Amino acid sequence: MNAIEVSGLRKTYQGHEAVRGIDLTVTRGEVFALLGPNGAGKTTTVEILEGHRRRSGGDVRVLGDDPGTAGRAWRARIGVVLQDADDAADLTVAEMVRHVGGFYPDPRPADEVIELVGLTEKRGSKIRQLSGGQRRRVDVALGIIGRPELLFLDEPTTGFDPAARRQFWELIRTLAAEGTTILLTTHYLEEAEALADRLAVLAGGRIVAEGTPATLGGRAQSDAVIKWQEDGKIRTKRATDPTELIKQLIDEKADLTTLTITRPTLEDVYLDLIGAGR
Ligand SMILES: Nc1ncnc2c1ncn2[C@@H]1O[C@H](COP(=O)(O)OP(=O)(O)OP(=O)(O)O)[C@@H](O)[C@H]1O
Repeated sequence: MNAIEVSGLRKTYQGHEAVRGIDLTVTRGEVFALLGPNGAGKTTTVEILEGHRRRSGGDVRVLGDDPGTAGRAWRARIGVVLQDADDAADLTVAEMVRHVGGFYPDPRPADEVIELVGLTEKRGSKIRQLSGGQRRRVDVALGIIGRPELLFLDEPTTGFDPAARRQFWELIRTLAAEGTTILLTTHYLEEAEALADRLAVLAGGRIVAEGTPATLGGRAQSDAVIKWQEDGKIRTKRATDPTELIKQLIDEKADLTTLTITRPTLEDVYLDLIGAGR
């Protein structure tokens, strides 16, 4: 069974069509990233899948149920990290994590979750005294405490420093290895590339491309740029398959110590797809 099945999803806000007929399938165990510019409809889509927002049309199945009508037992099987979670509570990190764990039938131990999100040193601190990035880690802790089968992460690493982001990526890989299905939205292309098995780009309420990080938007077929040095000068050539050129360079005994072969980054492909390309 698929974790998420969406067909013809629509959402209209007071006459404004924010989501215009989305079809989407996320298989169990997959890490799926939803990309797109501000206002593309990502949060709207995710909130409908979480059962936090009503849809205007289309069919949605999440873990086999319709999130618009699913009950508490279904809710206990999903984990949610909202974009604008307000957890400026007067509780400490440990109190908050334990408190929320109490809502689930089989929560992870609070200390284990606090360790997983890297907040052990702050476990006794009041949440409202934490930095923005540390609060975001509390949000992630609350999203995973119930051992969700499916985890929704809406821009989870906004405000994280680079080390915290890498640590978060490791956590996502650990959860994925345990079999958790993950749907994440992000504006960080390198995050999508590092984590996602598949991704979709949303623009103006429609999916404009879908694929793996390596193949999205024809990325794998695009020309490679080959650079090397010859007589102290940098030479540049383009080729779909660089094999022949490299063979030739080896035959010519060219100096290949500075050789690089690059293809467009995911960000290049993404910017082209949303019409903001170079
Ligand atoms: N509660 C609301 N009422 C009216 N319009 C809304 C509401 N929520 C979102 N919208 C509109 O719907 C569109 C999609 O918004 P959404 O938040 O889903 O985009 P997003 O892709 O998540 O953007 P971001 O990257 O900025 O988070 C936007 O034009 C937004 O103004």
